Formats: sequence, C-alpha cells, structure tokens
Amino acid sequence: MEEKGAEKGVAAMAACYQGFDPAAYLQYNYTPPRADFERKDSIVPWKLACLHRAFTEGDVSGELLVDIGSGPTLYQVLSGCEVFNKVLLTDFLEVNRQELRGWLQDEGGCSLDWTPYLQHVCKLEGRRPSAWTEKAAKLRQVIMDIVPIDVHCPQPLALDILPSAGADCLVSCFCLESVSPDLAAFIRALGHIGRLLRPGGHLLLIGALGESYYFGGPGVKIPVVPLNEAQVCASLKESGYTLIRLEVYTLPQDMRVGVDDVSGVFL
Ligand SMILES: C[S@@+](CC[C@H](N)C(=O)[O-])C[C@H]1O[C@@H](n2cnc3c(N)ncnc32)[C@H](O)[C@@H]1O
Ligand SMILES: O=[N+]([O-])c1ccc2c(c1)CN[C@@H](CO)C2
Repeated sequence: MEEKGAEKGVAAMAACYQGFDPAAYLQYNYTPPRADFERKDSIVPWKLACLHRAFTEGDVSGELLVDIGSGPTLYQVLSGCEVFNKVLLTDFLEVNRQELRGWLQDEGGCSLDWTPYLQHVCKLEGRRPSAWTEKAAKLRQVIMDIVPIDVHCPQPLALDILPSAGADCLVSCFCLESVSPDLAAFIRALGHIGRLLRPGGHLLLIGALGESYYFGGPGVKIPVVPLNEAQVCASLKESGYTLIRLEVYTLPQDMRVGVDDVSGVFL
C-alpha cells in the first residue's frame, strides 16, 4: 500500500491531465522548430535517429513492442514497427487514444500530418522517401490495439492484454517524469512498467532533463519531476535495469519556445 501522500500526489497529477489538449500538444512539440527535418540540431530528428539506431543496431528484437504513455504521437514506433510484428500503443487519456485511432483508421481524423516523419525514417532506413506509404501500411498492420494504462498502478495494464511472458521491448517517451508527482513516484512507476517486460527484454526510455513544467494545452500547466543524468541512471539501477547506453541532447536556445522549461533530452 502506498502511503496517503503518494496517493494524493498521483490523484493531483491525474487532475492536471484532464485539461490535456492533444492538438495543442502536437503543435507545441511536433512542428518546427522542434520538428524541423531540414535542421541537424532539431530535437525530433535527433530522437528519430536515436530510435532508429536503437532498433536496428542493438540486439533489440522479438514479437511484441509496447509503447508506454503514447500520447497523441506515433514517431516513437516508426522504427520499431519494422522490427516487431506486434505493437501495442497505450495512454491514460481517452482523448489521446482517440487521436491515435483517428490515424489508424486513416479517415483524416488526426491533428498532425505524420507524412514528413514517415518519410524521414524511410530515409534513415536507406529507403526512398516515397516508401512512406508502405511504412504507414506496415505500422497500421502491426498496431494490435490502443489501450488504457496507468503507470502508478503496480499492474499498469489490464491483466489479459500481455502474454504471460511479458513484452519483448518497451518504449516510453516523456511519460514517467511528466506524470509523477515526485522522484519517488517516478522510480516506483519505472518498477511498475518493468514488470510488463520479459526477463532480458529492453526498455528504450526518452525523457526530459531539467524540466519542472510543460503546457499540455493553452493554460494547462503540468508539473514535471526535474531530472538530471545522475538521477536517471540511479533510478534505472534502483528499479532493476542494466543501463546499456545513455545519450543526451542539449536544447539550443531557439528550441526553447515557451511551452516548457526543458533543458535537455535523454535516451
Ligand atoms: C508528455 S506526454 C508524452 C506523449 C508522447 N509519448 C511523446 O513522446 O510526446 C505524457 C503522456 O502521459 C500520459 N499520462 C498521464 N498520466 C499517466 C499515467 N498515470 N500513466 C500513464 N500515462 C499517463 C498523458 O496522457 C500523456 O499522453
Ligand atoms: O522537443 N521535443 O521533441 C519534445 C517533445 C515532447 C516533450 C518535450 C520536448 C518536453 N516536454 C515534454 C513533457 O514533459 C514533452
């Protein structure tokens, strides 16, 4: 049983997320300058390059990839969808699950055009950019479901969703530190998601460094656990992970656009 304070902190975070606005969030973080495919130092191309390397160079493989706290974004599985034949997307909010379903059903029901992302990852894979339609079809084919998740629950997913052995790989981007009231809750959540992973499975974790808040929509200010590299490493170790590689991106001044106070990104 968590002590009362922890439960109150978690409930307060859930209340903050009631105002989350997927379209605004995508606009803030997934359009230029943060997603500028012509700029070598833009954040999103850096993340896509790291994910491409992680999914193709490491010995990351298996059947099932689970994305923890997908939000309204798909970039985090554009490389993984070529390596795993089942991808499970998850989020705490129905508005985000709905946004992802909109893309999946390909009826124009989503707030961001993911084509430049698909084209960019095709380029990283040495394919011609026009292969983006094949990649989109592949992703729609491997996404098996879009389900609710709560990383503060010792059992974050409904019981019958994962095979008994667990997932072969987890990916989670800007979730745990953005949904936890404090560092202790962040570490507990790391442990909770670790139980979804089979022994020897991989966790690809992307997160914010030095961030204390971000806007999840107009006027929707959400508190974040400010992390430094040492805390990330110590938290992973404490929750039973073996760190294989840590990469850090430091935001250039013009990537600080007022939607948060993040200073760096780790993977
Ligand atoms: C900053 S967004 C990250 C979205 C996306 N992964 C990305 O890379 O941009 C944090 C996400 O965590 C979700 N979330 C909020 N509370 C959560 C919880 N208790 N468990 C899991 N996810 C939660 C939110 O709905 C939101 O989609
Ligand atoms: O630059 N980015 O690509 C990017 C994408 C998502 C997010 C950030 C930066 C920083 N804030 C987090 C929420 O804590 C969400």
